[in-house]
Amino acid sequence: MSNLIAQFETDVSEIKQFWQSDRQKHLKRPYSAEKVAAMRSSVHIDYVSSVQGNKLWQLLNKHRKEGTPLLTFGCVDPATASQMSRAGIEAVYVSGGVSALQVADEIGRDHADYPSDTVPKVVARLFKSQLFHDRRQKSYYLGRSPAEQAEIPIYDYLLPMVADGDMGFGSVTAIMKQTKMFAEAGTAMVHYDDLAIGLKKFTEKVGRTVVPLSEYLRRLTAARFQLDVLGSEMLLMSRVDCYHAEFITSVVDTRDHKYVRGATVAGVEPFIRAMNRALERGEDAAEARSRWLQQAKVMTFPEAVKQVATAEDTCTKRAHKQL
Ligand SMILES: C[C@](O)(C(=O)O)[C@H](CC(=O)O)C(=O)O
Ligand SMILES: [Mg+2]
Repeated sequence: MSNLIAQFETDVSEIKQFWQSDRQKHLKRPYSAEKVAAMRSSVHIDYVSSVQGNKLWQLLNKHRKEGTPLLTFGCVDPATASQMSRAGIEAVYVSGGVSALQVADEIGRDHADYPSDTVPKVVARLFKSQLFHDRRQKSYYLGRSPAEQAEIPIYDYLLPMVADGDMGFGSVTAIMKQTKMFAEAGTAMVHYDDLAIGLKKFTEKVGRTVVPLSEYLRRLTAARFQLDVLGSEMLLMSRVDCYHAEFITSVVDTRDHKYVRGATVAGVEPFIRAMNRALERGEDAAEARSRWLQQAKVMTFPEAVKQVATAEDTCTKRAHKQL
């Protein structure tokens, strides 16, 4: 048996064992351990994101048991990160929105239009600074007398970082690359959302546009597959933005249908035409859109059926179901 096959078999059994662990066993993966093992590199690499991921996992579980939230805020610079440790904050959030405003080469609002390695690079820099403060604290402490040591407060400078992966900046391969960058950088958890690429808006803005569920699941699966290939225990958060979303790029996935609203007034002017006409006339877009929403009486398909179905229709439907 060649070395490659022996290594492949060891990897497969290690992956299967890992998938049985408490943290993993509830996850349903649409790929096999063999597929993952075949993609693993021949040298074993320990990613520090596993240490940080496990630390955050313990922390989140402690909060879950105690019924408390883990509160933090966005930070993109080393000085703030070290002060957060000293202030007793337990984790750091590395925001895409703040990275866009503070560290991207072309400064802008939260449109997720900066290069995909922007946030991973911020995390990598913060992690190096965390390590620096950690080493510095230790050497300072060890160089003091026992009496002095008793007076020195000890901080946890290695706070786990939760990073913003936005929508993954592309399709499957782009997400795999970004996930790898995050894992290498020392990220504890990354979140990917279901927003359409190029249509990210800052939360307060209208017009939030999401992708079909199947596309979102492909994003998450790509990220999970990469973590499995790397053997990294970085956490993956599904942060959906469908709450208050107004548009979806396609209704190809039937699982989305019950949430999709459409015009129910026959002959109403199509939305896009009404908006274009309003913009040509120089009208306020927000007003035009709410006027159209009122005229079109938008509702989901089940809501529309409920409005017109009689008791008899419902009985007939039930009777059909029973046949
Ligand atoms: C939290 C967030 O991911 C961020 O980048 O800070 C943003 C914030 C915002 O747009 O208000 C987001 O929610 O996408
Ligand atoms: Mg963001």
